[in-house]
Amino acid sequence: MRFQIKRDQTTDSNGSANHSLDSFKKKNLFKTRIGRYIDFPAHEQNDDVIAGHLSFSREALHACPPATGSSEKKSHLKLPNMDDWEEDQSPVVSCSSGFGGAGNDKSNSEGTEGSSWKMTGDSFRGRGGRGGSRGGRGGFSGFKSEIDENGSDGGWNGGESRGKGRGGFRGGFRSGSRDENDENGNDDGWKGGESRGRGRGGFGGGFRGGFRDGGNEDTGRRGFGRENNENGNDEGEGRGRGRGGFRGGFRDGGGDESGKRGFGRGGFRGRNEEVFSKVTTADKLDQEGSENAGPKVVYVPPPPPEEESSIFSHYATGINFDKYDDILVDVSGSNPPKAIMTFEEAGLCDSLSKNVSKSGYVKPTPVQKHGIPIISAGRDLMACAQTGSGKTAAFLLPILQRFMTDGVAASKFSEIQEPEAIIVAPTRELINQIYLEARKFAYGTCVRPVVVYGGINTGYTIREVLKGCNVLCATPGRLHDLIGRGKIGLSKVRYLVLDEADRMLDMGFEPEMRKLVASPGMPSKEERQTLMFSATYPEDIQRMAADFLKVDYIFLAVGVVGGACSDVEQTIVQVDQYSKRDQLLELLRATGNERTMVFVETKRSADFIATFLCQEKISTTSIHGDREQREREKALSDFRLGQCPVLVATSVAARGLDIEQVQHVVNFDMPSSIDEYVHRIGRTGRCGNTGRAVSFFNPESDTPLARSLVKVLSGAQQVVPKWLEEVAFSAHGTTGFNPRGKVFASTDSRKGGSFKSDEPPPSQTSAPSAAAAADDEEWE
Ligand SMILES: Nc1ncnc2c1ncn2[C@@H]1O[C@H](COP(=O)(O)OP(=O)(O)OP(=O)(O)O)[C@@H](O)[C@H]1O
Repeated sequence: MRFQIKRDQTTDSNGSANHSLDSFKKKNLFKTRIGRYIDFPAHEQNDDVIAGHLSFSREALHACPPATGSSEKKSHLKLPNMDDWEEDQSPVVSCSSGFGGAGNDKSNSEGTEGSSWKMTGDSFRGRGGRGGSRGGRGGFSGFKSEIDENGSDGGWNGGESRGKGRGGFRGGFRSGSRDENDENGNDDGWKGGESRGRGRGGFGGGFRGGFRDGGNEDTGRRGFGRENNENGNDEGEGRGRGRGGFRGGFRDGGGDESGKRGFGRGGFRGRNEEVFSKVTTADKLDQEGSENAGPKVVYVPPPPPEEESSIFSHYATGINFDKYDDILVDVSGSNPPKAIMTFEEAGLCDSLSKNVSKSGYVKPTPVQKHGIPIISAGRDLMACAQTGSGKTAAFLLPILQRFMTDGVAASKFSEIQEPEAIIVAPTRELINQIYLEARKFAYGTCVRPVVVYGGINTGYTIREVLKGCNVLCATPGRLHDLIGRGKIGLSKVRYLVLDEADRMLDMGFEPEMRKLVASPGMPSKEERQTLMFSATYPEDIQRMAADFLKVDYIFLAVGVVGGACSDVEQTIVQVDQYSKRDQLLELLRATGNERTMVFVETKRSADFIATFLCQEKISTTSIHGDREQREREKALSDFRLGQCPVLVATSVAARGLDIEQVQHVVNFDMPSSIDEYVHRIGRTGRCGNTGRAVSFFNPESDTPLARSLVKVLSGAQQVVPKWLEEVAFSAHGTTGFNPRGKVFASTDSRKGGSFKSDEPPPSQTSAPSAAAAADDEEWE
């Protein structure tokens, strides 16, 4: 089965989705990698949305290799109303709309009957070139595929093109792959080719890549390895000569049962997406950091708001805000400073006080009451407080106050910036949110916060940093990149903040955090203040966190560490895998226009569910790691503004995001860890407001979570269904339950921890973890 794209028509006259076979050819229909057709409602018909739903980039939408038969066979997800349709066997796919440029395609596209796809569009216009695109020669070359459906020895030999000229996508694409071991054991694939291009502006150079898929359906073993890359991106000024371009390689044949895989950026990912690779640190840096790591990232985010009303816009605290005062607080560590009861006691300067009240803050939350004086006293802090209870202000306000008291260098241009505070968080959207909070509280002061994260244009990012930077909000990959480029110096760092600290110190990010504190110039832990915040803290992570903190750090726990927010009404529904979609539909129909986040475990599921809901006329958008940053931000903004009241998300949106009026969270798939569950449902019921969370529990796959779930439910005074107790009870001793498994403490781990979670250790939850790993590359 080949991947096929049909998009030679725009919307039909009434603009509505029409599922009849007759209209088939008149519609924008897209065949997914699992071989089903998806159509999109009129309002969804644009490249960004469609590409996002289909799990690959806009570029990939137009330049996508064939789908493998294997993934088609594996799929159990079926799109609605599609089964009646004939599979379209038409071999040639055309794209009459091209891809933005005005040049002529003079490439030597070739189509082989029965097995090829070709693009007859105009040339690909690169962005950033001076004077725009001028009909360059070359354009996007076609492909010739020799793959056949029986998986016999073949290959995919791309056409070759060379181009000269200005702007546009020059050079060519010649590609092929080698699939060493397909489902049938045949050897076929597509092999890398080469391209050459020259030109100024735009995307100069070409792509040289190879794809190697040696996966094995049964074991799920595979891997992607970046083979190489060469210079060629003219990032930054949007002008330059590209030679060579991108040379990458995909290797899907990792043969590592433990799930270790690498991932090369761009292109087609191969099959078995659910058990997709975990990104290595080096790969992540390559992806995020290197200018040479693939097609240039041109996205520049919209500027942050300038009007006061937007900067300080906020939502009201809820009816349960005052109940925060009843939550038990545990402060441990020597000589903890006394808590404050009001913001006045925080001793904030005029500007900060004004900004606090313009933000609608009347009285501090418990984590602020305790956290602010601890930080102001110069102590290191590990703080744990429930989701949505104001942890961000708890660290921002005392840091900014210290800067106002002691003075910081006013922002001025310099080729190297030396921030006094560095805040790191695991996702791009979260770090951006923290930056906006910092900017809000620093409003009218000389303190300049800056944000840096992956997925946006590096040249733009660097220019923003060089204008001046006192507080640097960063995701780890981009932070290391800027340090490596010599744009960020660490010697003046006084504060290092890890938000979502348990996530920043778990396997995925720990090496990056260790590298950061060991970076040249970074003050030792004795010389800086290190602050950690989260709603969850597994005890092993707490112990490791101590490496980053002074010996006498203070541990602050508001409520039960790892406990769910009690303002969220939690319902667990027993389901089987195949009834989930109907149940979701029923639920969303009942909730009307309530803003709802639907969490799924894989990016592919996110695409499917979002598409499914769109087809059911529920205005839905999605966010996950395969969407381009521009698309991710657009999705979030559409959701925030209520234009799309339903957001389907992977774990990328589970932590930290503070979105007004999210009344409802649905766990369409249960997460693989209880901490993840706590963060997900914490997207609702924030700041004293109430919310609801409905979770679909499939005993076949979710049993390992049952005991922890029971504990979290009862800890938050929720009804525990009888059947769940039974599942949890029977899980004991039968599913490899291990009482010495992963632990979370109700208190400071230095006291030895006081209650243990019954969540099995990671090795025993390997099945769901594999799926979770599929989304790992979307962190940062
Ligand atoms: N003292 C306060 N008074 C009123 N609103 C507040 C106060 N403190 C924080 N808020 C608001 O509460 C909301 C949640 O705060 P924040 O995002 O800092 O929570 P959090 O504890 O970091 O949550 P998460 O664990 O999900 O990251 C934000 O909209 C914030 O502006």
